[in-house]
Amino acid sequence: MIEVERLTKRFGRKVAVDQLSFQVRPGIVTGFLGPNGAGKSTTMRMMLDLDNPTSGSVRIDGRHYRELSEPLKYIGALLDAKAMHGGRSAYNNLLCLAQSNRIPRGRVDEVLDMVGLAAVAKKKSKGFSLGMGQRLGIASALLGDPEILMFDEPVNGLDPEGIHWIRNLMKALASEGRTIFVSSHLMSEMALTADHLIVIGQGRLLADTSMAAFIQENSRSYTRLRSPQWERLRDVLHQEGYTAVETAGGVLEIDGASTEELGELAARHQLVLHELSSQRASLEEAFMQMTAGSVEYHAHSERDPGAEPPPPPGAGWGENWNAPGSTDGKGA
Ligand SMILES: Nc1ncnc2c1ncn2[C@@H]1O[C@H](COP(=O)(O)OP(=O)(O)OP(=O)(O)O)[C@@H](O)[C@H]1O
Repeated sequence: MIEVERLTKRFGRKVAVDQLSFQVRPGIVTGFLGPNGAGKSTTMRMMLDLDNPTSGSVRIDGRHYRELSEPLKYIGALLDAKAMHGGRSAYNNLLCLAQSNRIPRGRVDEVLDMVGLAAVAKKKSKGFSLGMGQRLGIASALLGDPEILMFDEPVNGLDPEGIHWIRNLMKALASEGRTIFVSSHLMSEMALTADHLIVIGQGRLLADTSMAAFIQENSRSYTRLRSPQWERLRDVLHQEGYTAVETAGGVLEIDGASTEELGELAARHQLVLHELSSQRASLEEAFMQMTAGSVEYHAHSERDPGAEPPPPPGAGWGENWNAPGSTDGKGA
């Protein structure tokens, strides 16, 4: 368990992390999300005692990092894959870490094998590709067989097989009861990996919730119906009290109704359906919606230099976008 309490970090006048409080629980993968510059790396660095907080605290299983006598046995981290000594071999990089934490030499071979670097163990790490460096960083995090693991952008530079491997590794480590805390900008990957999310923007906590609840609360979900008899279907829906939004190609969108009830309704009226599907926003869409007001760095299209600033959080679909019977026709 990691407990972050009112953690604050100022760099001069810049408040990078602002009164942040949350807990990272064991047995699940907790994703750490935020736009560029939100304060994720700074928070992770303070969790590992690599930066001093301006105020607030971080507890690792009830203790401050400095109180852990052999920290790698409690918490392993991949923060900066390039932090390894480039002139040393992968094996020697890990051996130095192992020796300073009284970890048996045999564990070095074990973790090199786990991350798939056994064949290049004796090669200098400065010749490693981005993906190999990332694997070496992961090996160093696993070295002490810790109960808590933190990964900052772990899939950076990994090929699809590597991404699949790290996803399964994190899930397997969580299922063993370990605490897994991971940041990533790759939303599709995060959606497949994390059970719980901590979302920050401009150093402040925006959400601390399950993946399912986050998507549900920050996006619109509706049922999509496509029918060659769509005009009749629309009238039937209206008669039965549903609000159907018409979109191109005879597609109807209905908020607040299940696929089961709409399918049965169509059957009762002997209407042909070519599509009956539940539409739910992706994590990426929900994330963009939630963080719209706290993105610091915006790209501006050259063709549209006077683009409107982003809407504040929650303003993207209008106030009542998720109210039952909404006639808002925008897709999620
Ligand atoms: N050593 C430093 N000195 C001054 N400002 C810093 C320093 N480190 C970070 N910052 C600032 O603090 C803010 C948070 O940075 P941080 O790297 O923690 O964000 P992040 O969420 O990890 O971003 P990214 O997703 O781009 O990696 C940024 O505005 C950054 O410029």
